[in-house]
Amino acid sequence: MMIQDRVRNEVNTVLQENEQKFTMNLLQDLPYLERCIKEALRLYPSAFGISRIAGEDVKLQSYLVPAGTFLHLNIYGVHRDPNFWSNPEVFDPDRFLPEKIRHRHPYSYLPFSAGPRNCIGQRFAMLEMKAMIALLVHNFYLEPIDYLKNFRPKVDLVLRPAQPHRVKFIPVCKTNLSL
Ligand code: HEM
Repeated sequence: MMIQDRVRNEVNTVLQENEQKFTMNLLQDLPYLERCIKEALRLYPSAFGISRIAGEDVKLQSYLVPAGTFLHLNIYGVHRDPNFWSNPEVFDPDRFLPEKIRHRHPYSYLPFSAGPRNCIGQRFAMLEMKAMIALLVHNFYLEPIDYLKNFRPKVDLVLRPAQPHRVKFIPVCKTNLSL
């Protein structure tokens, strides 16, 4: 089954079982959609890099990073590093199955950064993305107009498409089977 159909099935099942309405709890419980969003944030992390200044001397393997050094952390690069991700260019939501993430390096996936200054909005952001995508996928079939092979990311304050990336929204015809 196509990834999009699987998301739609998951969303439709939850809606059917809950009088066609989402609540915060129900949105939190959409595991396949969640894996898709996580995989999208792996390949296209909006915060593609972060910066720090070393507060003290740090030894990194054979390197000494002196206090005061500006450090730019390439999150985009880490998310596509074949040392951490097999076939890194392939979109595979099942990389985020619990049994797959168990043995992963804790800092190999950093869409919301890590440590004491990580994103305080990450749970809210996940909820917002789920709320929007769940209802879009419930009501529309999404078809590409522009294809991913031609997609070029642009480095701005956040990662953006260099050109508009167009998608066709085809309304889902809903037949009311109880009629
Ligand atoms: C997909 C959406 C989002 C992504 C990818 C994202 C990513 C990040 C990242 C990577 C950082 C760390 C920056 C750094 O270490 O230099 C950060 C920090 C932060 N984010 Fe988000 N964020 C998102 C949504 C949100 C939302 C919705 C809010 C607020 C409701 C938010 C509030 C913050 C705040 C306040 C910080 C600074 C935390 C600190 O410095 O202690 N973010 N975010």
